[in-house]
Amino acid sequence: MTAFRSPEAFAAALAELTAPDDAAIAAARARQAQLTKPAGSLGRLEDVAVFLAAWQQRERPVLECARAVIFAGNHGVTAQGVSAFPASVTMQMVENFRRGGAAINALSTASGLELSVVPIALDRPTADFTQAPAMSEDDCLEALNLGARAVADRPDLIVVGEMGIGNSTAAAALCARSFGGPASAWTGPGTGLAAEGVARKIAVVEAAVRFHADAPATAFESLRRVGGREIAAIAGAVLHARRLRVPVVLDGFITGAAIAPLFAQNPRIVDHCIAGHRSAEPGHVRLLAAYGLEPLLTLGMRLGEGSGGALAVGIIRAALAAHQNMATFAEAQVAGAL
Ligand SMILES: O=C(O)c1ccc[n+]([C@@H]2O[C@H](COP(=O)([O-])O)[C@@H](O)[C@H]2O)c1
Ligand SMILES: Cc1cc2nc[nH]c2cc1C
Repeated sequence: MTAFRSPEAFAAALAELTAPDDAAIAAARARQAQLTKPAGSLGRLEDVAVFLAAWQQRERPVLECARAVIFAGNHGVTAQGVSAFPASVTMQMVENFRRGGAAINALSTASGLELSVVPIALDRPTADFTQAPAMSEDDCLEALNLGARAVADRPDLIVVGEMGIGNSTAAAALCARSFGGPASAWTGPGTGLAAEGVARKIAVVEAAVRFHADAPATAFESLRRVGGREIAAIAGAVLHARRLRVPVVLDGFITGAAIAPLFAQNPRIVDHCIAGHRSAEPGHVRLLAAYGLEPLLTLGMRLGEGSGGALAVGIIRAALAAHQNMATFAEAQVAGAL
C-alpha cells in the first residue's frame, strides 16, 4: 500500500480533505436531545459522541477496534546537546514497548487499545537539520507511507504517539517554521533540560529556521527538512486517517507539531482530530490555541509515547457509553423540559 507516491501526491491529498457526515451529526445530536438529561448537561461528552458520529458516519459510533500506534525515530540534531537523555534511549524504549514495560503498555491496556510499535530506520538517524535537510525526499515519503499503513485497515479510532530522543527540538522547529514567532516561544525542556540547556536548544532551533528559510514553504518540505521519520509518519497517519474518515486522538507537543506544516497549508486538517491532553511542554498551549483545539485532559504529563492520548480514550469510551446506553425521555417515561 502506497498512499503517497510523491510530494505532489501528498500535497494533493492535503488539498482534498474529506468532510464530516452531516446526516450522522444531525442523527447523533437528535439522539443526545432525547436522552434523559437536561440539554447540554454532559458537556464535552456530548460533543465527543457527536464528533465520533460525524467521522464514523453513524448515529451510534463504536470503539471495537481502537489502536495506539507509536512511531520511533532517531535524530542527528542530538549531536548539538539538545536532550537530557542519550539518543540510545530511543532504541532501548522500543525494546521496552515490545516487552510491555513502558507507561503506554499499561495505559493502552487500561483504555482497551491495541498497541502497535513502528520503529523507523533507527540505525539511520536523520541528518543534523542545522546543517542539512533532515531527510531525503525518498526517506520522507517512506515515513509518510509507514504512517498511512498504520491506519489502512480503518480502525474505529487511532491514537498517535512517538518516541525519539531529540524530537522536541524538531517539533519546535516545525512550529516556528509553520507559525512564525520566536524560537523561544516553541522551545522547552523536553525530557528535562535545565535552563542552560533550553537556551542552547533555542539557539539550535533558531539556526535550523535560518538554515532552511529559503526552502519552499510546503508541508512536505518542512517535514523533510526540520522534522524526523516518526514525525513524518504521524503526519502521514493523520492525513490518511482523514481520507478513510478515521478519527484521530493526538497526544502531546510532538504529535501536535507533526501536523503544524499541514495546518499551515490546510487548517481543516485538525477537524478529525481530538487533542487528548495538554502537555506540560510550554509550546503545547500555544500550539493547541493556534489549532483551536481544547484538550480533553490536563494532567501535567509530558511523556509522549501516546500516553496522554491513550488516557483520553477512557473519556471517549465513557462519552460513547452514555450516548449508546442512556434511556430516552420516552423510554424512561421522564418528563421533558417545560
Ligand atoms: O508529548 C510531549 O509533550 C513530550 C514532551 C517532552 C518530551 N516528550 C518525549 O521525550 C522525547 C523528546 O524529548 P527531548 O528532550 O529528547 O527532545 C520524545 O521521546 C518524546 O516522546 C514528549
Ligand atoms: C525514559 C524515556 C521514556 C520516554 N518515552 C517517550 N519519551 C521518552 C524519553 C525517555 C528518556
